[in-house]
Formats: sequence, C-alpha cells, structure tokens
Amino acid sequence: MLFSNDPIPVSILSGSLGAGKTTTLNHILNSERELNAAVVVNDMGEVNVDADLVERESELTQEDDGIIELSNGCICCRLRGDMLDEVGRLAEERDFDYLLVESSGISEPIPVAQTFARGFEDAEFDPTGVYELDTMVSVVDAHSFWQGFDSGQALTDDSIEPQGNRVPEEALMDQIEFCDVLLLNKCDLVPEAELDEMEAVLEALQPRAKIIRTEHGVVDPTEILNTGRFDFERASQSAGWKHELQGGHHHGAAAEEHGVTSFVFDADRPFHPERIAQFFADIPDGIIRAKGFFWSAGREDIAMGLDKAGQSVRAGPTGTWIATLPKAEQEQYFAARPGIKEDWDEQWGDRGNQLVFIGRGFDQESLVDRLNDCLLSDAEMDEDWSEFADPFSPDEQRELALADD
Ligand SMILES: Nc1nc2c(ncn2[C@@H]2O[C@H](COP(=O)(O)OP(=O)(O)OP(=O)(O)O)[C@@H](O)[C@H]2O)c(=O)[nH]1
Repeated sequence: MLFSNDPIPVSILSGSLGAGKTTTLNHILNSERELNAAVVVNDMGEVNVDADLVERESELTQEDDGIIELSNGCICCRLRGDMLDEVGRLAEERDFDYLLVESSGISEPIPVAQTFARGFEDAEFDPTGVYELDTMVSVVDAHSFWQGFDSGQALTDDSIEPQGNRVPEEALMDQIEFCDVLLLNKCDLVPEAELDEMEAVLEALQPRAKIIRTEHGVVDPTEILNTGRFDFERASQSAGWKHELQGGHHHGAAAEEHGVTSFVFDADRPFHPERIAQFFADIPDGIIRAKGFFWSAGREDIAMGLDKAGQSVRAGPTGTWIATLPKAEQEQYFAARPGIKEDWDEQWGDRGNQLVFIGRGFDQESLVDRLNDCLLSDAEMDEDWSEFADPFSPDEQRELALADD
C-alpha cells in the first residue's frame, strides 16, 4: 500500500500492432491479484478493442474506472493532453497503487514518457510528484521481427493511420531504442537459433535494456512493476547508435557469433551531395540502423542528418554547426565541452561526417570504400560547390526514394 503522498508508479507498455501488449498486460493483472492497478489503454481505432479485452480477461471494469480508454488518436501526439487530464482525474480519487499504460502500436515512446516524467504544457494536470515513471517496457514480436524492418509492409493496412509521414518501422525502432525492459514475445513461434540472432541484433540496437524472451506475455511481474529502472537522461542516451558515437563500441560474443557488427564512419571532408544521396538510397539490406550527421558540400550553413530504420531512410537538414554560431555562443559551447576543440579545423570548424551503421552480415570494408568515394576528391575540393546538383530537401529530413532492386 502506498502512503497518500507517495507518487504513484507508472509502467508503460509500447510495441507494434499485435506484438502482445494486451496479452502481457492481462498476464500481469491476473498474476498480481493483490495489485490495485488502474489501466490506460490507447487504441487507434474508434472502438477500443484492447480495453474490452483487458476488461474481459481481468477483473477490472470500465464502469468502476479501473480502465481508461483513449481511442481514435494516439497518446504520443493528439491525445497527450487528454491522457494527462484523465490520469489527473484518477489521481484525485486515488484508490489505486499502480498505473499501467498500454500505448497504441504506432506510439512513440519518448513523448509518452515525457508526458509522465515532465508534464505537458497543454494539460491542466501536472503529473510531477503525483506520478513517477517506473519502467518503460517494449514488446517486440519475434515472429514478425525481420518483416518489421521491411519496406512499409504495415502501411498497406488500412487500419493504420501513419503519424505525419512516419512509418511503423520508425516507431518500432524508437520502441527498441527507448526502453528499460524489452520483451521478445511470441518466442513459441520462432526456432531457438533465430531467437539468438534477434537477441544479438537487439543488443546492438539497445545495449542498456534488459531483454527477456516471452511466450504469450508470460513474464515475472517484478520485471515490469516497481523496478525503478527508468531514468529520463539515461533512457535518452541508451540507443546503440548514440553509444557508438560516443566511442562505446563493445559487442559481446553473441553479436560476434551472429555476424552483428557496427562501426562509425568519421571524416572531416564534405560529401558530394548527389553521390551521398545515391549511397543513402542504396544502403545494403544487412544494415538495419544508420544514424548520424554529415556535411554536404554547398550546405556549409547547416548540419545534415541521416536516419535509417529498416527500409526507411530519411536525410536532410537537421541542425547547426557550432562554427556558424556567434562567437560568444561558441565560447560557451567550448567551455561546456572541453574536448571539442581537438577536432576543430582552422577553416571549417566542426563541419564533418559522423555516421553510425549497425547491422549483420554486411561487408564493412566495401561500405567504407563506397563512403570514401562519396567524399569530394582533391580536384572537387577546389571547384565551386554551389554548382553541385543537390537532391536533398532544403528545409527538413525527408524520406529518400529507394533505389530499385
Ligand atoms: N503464438 C503466440 N501468440 C501470441 C503471443 N502473444 C500474443 N499472441 C496473440 O497475438 C495476438 C495479438 O496479441 P495482443 O496482446 O492483442 O497484441 P497487442 O500488442 O495488444 O495488439 P494491438 O493492441 O492490436 O496493437 C492475439 O491473438 C494473441 O493471442 C505469443 O507469445 N505467441
């Protein structure tokens, strides 16, 4: 039992459509009979099927406010304020000790976590001190794991309304990269050897999370409730690619055995815009994740970003080079990050390329050769860069057209 001033712990379940979130939630509710939980279920459709399933298979009912349904929208965007107002109302009554949230299959976990950890400007209710985010759980479907990274397969499904121009594989990547506990569910449908391989990939994409294999969502509730694992700063740094950029390369025996590798391409000369765009549109299938920033010749004023999740590849303007900031701001930046000046170029400052690639069974050497060929040659370094054809969008990261196989 909580004391009335203790914050109420919250566990959030994310995961793609049909991965097993509802099944897991029901398992938890049924095996923790003593747990006095309230549940928020977010469904994209008009009828909240998941809420009905939770109600039918557990002892909670919607009438006595055990379950809040948020339908026809997503709690990571349109329904963020609604969710807070609802859980604020719940907190006033305060006859429960734990809050469980099941997000919709395409929810991005970061904004949902932010809503609980830091509140949301458009909502009246401020959750800080009332709720405390305890564990972010992502449920990954082992049975459709590889297809999950295939070209927009789920986009053809009419029941899904993509968020903006985001695609489900990007949501899947977010869910893998931002969580404390990762349930690899539906393990009954996949041979052991293949599960080992998936786990090696998952570890490379997300080195911090605890990975647990499950069948029909059967997991020890202590892995999900009151774990105290969530920490916003740590979670936002936990993606494998960030780790890699910070020089934290260490893959275990499992990765090695399954040919899972990663590397950072680092160069301080600009890319030819047309050649690098072509390269991005034709990255080998083995690369599951690529991320980072780059310098496209002719765009000296802006840092370009690359974001590849499965078959989806986005590239375009993303940020600012420190070299383009006013002197006073630059000094502040240098003061805060003493190491940065080591890579500072007299003429070009911090402009350069840092791209992380994570995948399995790809030929790193040939990839690096291809990337080197995309850099400007010595002769091109002396040309007028503004004359180069530039296929990138002028103002945002956009999906690149995929090269025909
Ligand atoms: N074989 C097998 N089936 C499973 C497993 N877990 C869940 N299922 C089935 O998969 C289907 C989807 O499970 P749900 O728990 O509804 O998945 P969900 O993630 O809540 O789905 P959405 O809310 O639609 O995104 C159901 O028919 C489950 O019975 C599992 O481990 N193995």
